[in-house]
Amino acid sequence: MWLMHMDERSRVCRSRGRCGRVCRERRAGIGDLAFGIGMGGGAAPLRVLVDMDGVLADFEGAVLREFRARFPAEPRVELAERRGFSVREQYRSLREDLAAKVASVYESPGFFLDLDPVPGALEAVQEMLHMQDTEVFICTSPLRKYEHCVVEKYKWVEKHLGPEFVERIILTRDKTMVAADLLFDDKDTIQGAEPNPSWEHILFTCCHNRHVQLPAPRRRLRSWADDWRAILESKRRQ
Ligand SMILES: Cc1cn([C@H]2C[C@H](O)[C@@H](COP(=O)(O)O)O2)c(=O)[nH]c1=O
Ligand SMILES: [Mg+2]
Repeated sequence: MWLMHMDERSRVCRSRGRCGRVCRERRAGIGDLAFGIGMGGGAAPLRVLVDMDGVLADFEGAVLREFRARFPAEPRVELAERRGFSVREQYRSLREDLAAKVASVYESPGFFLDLDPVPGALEAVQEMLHMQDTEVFICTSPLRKYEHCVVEKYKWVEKHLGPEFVERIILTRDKTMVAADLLFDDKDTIQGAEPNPSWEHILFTCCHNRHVQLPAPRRRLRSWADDWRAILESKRRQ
C-alpha cells in the first residue's frame, strides 16, 4: 500500500507526509529500508494532536458563566443555542456591542487558567501518553490578544496534566503546519497554509458544532466517553 506513494526515481514519499500509515513508515525509515538505503524498525508511533479549548478545557461553559456574572442584564447565548465556532460573532449577531463585551470576558486575566477540564479529557490524554507506539501532543491556538492566554494555557496544562505535558504543548495559529496522524479538535473547519494537512481531523463534539453535518468520510468523537481508542486503532491499521 505504501509503495503507491513512493516515487521510485526520487525515492521520496510523493504524499509529502499526507498519507497516514505511510508517513509513519517513512518516519521509521521503512521506506528507505525497502529501497536498500538505510535501516528501519517497525512503523513509527501514531502521533495524536489534541486541541485544548473545547476538547480538554471547557471554554464555552466558562464564557457563558462569566458573561452572565459580569453582564446579568444583557442578552446572552445559552449553550443549547450556540452555532458556529466564534462565540464573538454570535454575540455580535445579537447586538453589535455584545461582541466586545463577550471578548472582554475571555481576554480577562485568569480566564484561561480557571477553565474546567472537559469531562474525561485528562484521563484520556494520560492514557494516550502511556499507550504503546503512541505520541500525544496538545495543539492549541492562542488568542490574537495573547497577553494572558498564552501563559495561562501553559499553567493550565501544568496544573491539570503535569510538567510532562508542558513539554508536549504546540502553540500555533496554523495547525495545518503540524505533522501528525490524528487531530481531535472542536473547530469544524481547520484551514491554513498547508492545503493537505497530514492529520485526519476528528471533530470533537461541542455545543457550537453539534448541528454540523459531516460529509463522509469525516469522523466525530462525541465526548471522551465515546470510543477514542477505536479511532486510534483504526488509524494505526490504515
Ligand atoms: C472567539 C473565540 C475564540 N476562541 C479562541 C480561544 C483560543 O484562543 C482559540 C482556540 O483554541 P484551541 O485550543 O485551538 O481550541 O480560539 C474560541 O475558541 N472560540 C471563540 O469563539
Ligand atoms: Mg478548540
